[in-house]
Amino acid sequence: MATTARSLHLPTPPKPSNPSSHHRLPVPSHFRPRPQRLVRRLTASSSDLTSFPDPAPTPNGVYVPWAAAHPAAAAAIDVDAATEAELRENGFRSTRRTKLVCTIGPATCGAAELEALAVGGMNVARVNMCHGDREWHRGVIRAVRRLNDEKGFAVAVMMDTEGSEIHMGDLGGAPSAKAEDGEVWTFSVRSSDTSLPDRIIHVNYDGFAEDVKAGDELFVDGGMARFEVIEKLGPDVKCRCTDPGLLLPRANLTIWRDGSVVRERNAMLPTISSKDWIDIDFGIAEGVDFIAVSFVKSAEVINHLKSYITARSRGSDIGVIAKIESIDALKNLEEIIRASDGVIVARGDLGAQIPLEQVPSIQQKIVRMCRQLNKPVIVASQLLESMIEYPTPTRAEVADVSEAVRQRADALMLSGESAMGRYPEKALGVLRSVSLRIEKWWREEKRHEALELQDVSSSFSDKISEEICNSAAKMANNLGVDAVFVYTKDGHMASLLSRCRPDCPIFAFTSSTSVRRRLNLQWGLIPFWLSDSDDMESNLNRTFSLLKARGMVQSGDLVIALSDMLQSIQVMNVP
Ligand SMILES: Nc1ncnc2c1ncn2[C@@H]1O[C@H](COP(=O)(O)OP(=O)(O)O)[C@@H](O)[C@H]1O
Ligand SMILES: C=C(OP(=O)(O)O)C(=O)O
Ligand SMILES: [K+]
Ligand SMILES: [Mg+2]
Repeated sequence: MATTARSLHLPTPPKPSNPSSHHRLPVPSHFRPRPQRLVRRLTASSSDLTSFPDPAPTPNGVYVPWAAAHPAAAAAIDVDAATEAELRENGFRSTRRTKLVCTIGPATCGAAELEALAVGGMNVARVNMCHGDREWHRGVIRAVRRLNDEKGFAVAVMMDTEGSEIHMGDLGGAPSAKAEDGEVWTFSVRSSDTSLPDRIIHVNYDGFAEDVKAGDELFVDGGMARFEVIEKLGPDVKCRCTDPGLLLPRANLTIWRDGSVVRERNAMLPTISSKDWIDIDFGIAEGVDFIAVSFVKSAEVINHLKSYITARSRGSDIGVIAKIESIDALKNLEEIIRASDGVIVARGDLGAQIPLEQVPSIQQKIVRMCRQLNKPVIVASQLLESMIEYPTPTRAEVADVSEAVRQRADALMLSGESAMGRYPEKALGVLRSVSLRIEKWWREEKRHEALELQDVSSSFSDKISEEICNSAAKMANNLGVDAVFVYTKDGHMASLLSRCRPDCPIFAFTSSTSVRRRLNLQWGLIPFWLSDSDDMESNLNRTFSLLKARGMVQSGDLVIALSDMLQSIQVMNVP
């Protein structure tokens, strides 16, 4: 999305950033090497844990991830290094429940910048196939994978398709172009040469010149700049600028006539273009965790893509996320959400198709419907738009982020703020601290929302899991337990628990690394990888020992434990 110039704000001079300072976790204030504790010898795999005391800070004061210091014990259980630091520092109650998605772009594609985002709490890295070439995307995806493997993170990767939207060309390489009031610009469907003369913009959609009429309005980026169509000359459409603004490369275009969007022909374009299919093949080959489909219009395309992935990816599971960003998607909202594995409220393009004042209520409706249907939901676009240029957010942006957290969306997303802004880490820091504060406020006020959860399961066995999760979440709140532990093969029971939005964090244990990464998108879940075992008793004993050894739980902590193998609920104190 384009960035607006802010005239009110006096920019604070940016502090010189010290790139080496944010690659390391700060040493928690209470961090002391603890005396070795005796761990009950419960199972063979936990028997050596007493020999793994907490690591001491190194002489230069940096925190060494536990897993790096103790590779042998780390082989039995694994949790994201950033979450582990948070748990050790603040305890269960104050872990962040709202997940954070960062769009990666030129400002954040380097290994050091990616690591700084992971340390700062990025749960999902998004690459937008509208921008950058395949080599660039491959480099980012592999860098995230390397970060996970080498530094103990579990950042999931989301690939976002370009979709068949109408957009401008890339301005012949210029970073932006300024359109002034009254200027005449030409929007042309002639095949673009790399360097176009001034005030000529290439349009990617061949039907464009046919579709527009003199008198139509042309919105760039949902109205960041506006033009009126004055004349058509074959492939060229002459337009006068009526609202000046900054044009960014590949900015989205919408045609308006008599107060509404002209979309009849655009609506005929396939949701997944041939370029998108090639990108999807690439995403499957690179093993991305999620594919987000732009400009979804119906459930059919989601179902089609899911069958395609199943046929192509041989077992590895990729979540299909529907982006709600058009009038057509709103018409078929429920069937789209039901078909998908998650949803993005893509307010950027949505706000270009419907009046802006309708976006907040639609956001709330989508967030609620996703919760009812047990699908993770991401609120996206312009959350901290001004931070593309400034190191602090506006009050209004903080209020917008707070509202999404208060609605209990699963995740918040940064776009330009992290892709090409000047302050990606600061923007992530704002999402993190606002989420924590609002979540705490919510719990203190004890505002257990009246939202009655409807039945979501189709089979009787699923129904049992659902009832168990609903009861466990209620018990967790009433008993004030420290955490719910859920042992889950496919993640389903963990997501049913997340749907209840309990007061305490949910520790989700799975032996699948891909399930673990996907659970990273869901509210309140702390996904752990735990080596496979079907025996609940041994799972519990192993987990307690391993987590105690890492200082993540303590004797006496009250825990509710669930398992999707046994469909059981147990309440217990950590021994
Ligand atoms: N891979 C990339 N390469 C270059 N620029 C990018 C990339 N990804 C994102 N950006 C920049 O960040 C901005 C915001 O990203 P995003 O919201 O994902 O895209 P868009 O603005 O096209 O909807 C883009 O307009 C673009 O300027
Ligand atoms: C998230 C969105 O999609 P994109 O950034 O790909 O346009 C949006 O339109 O809000
Ligand atoms: K996109
Ligand atoms: Mg969009």
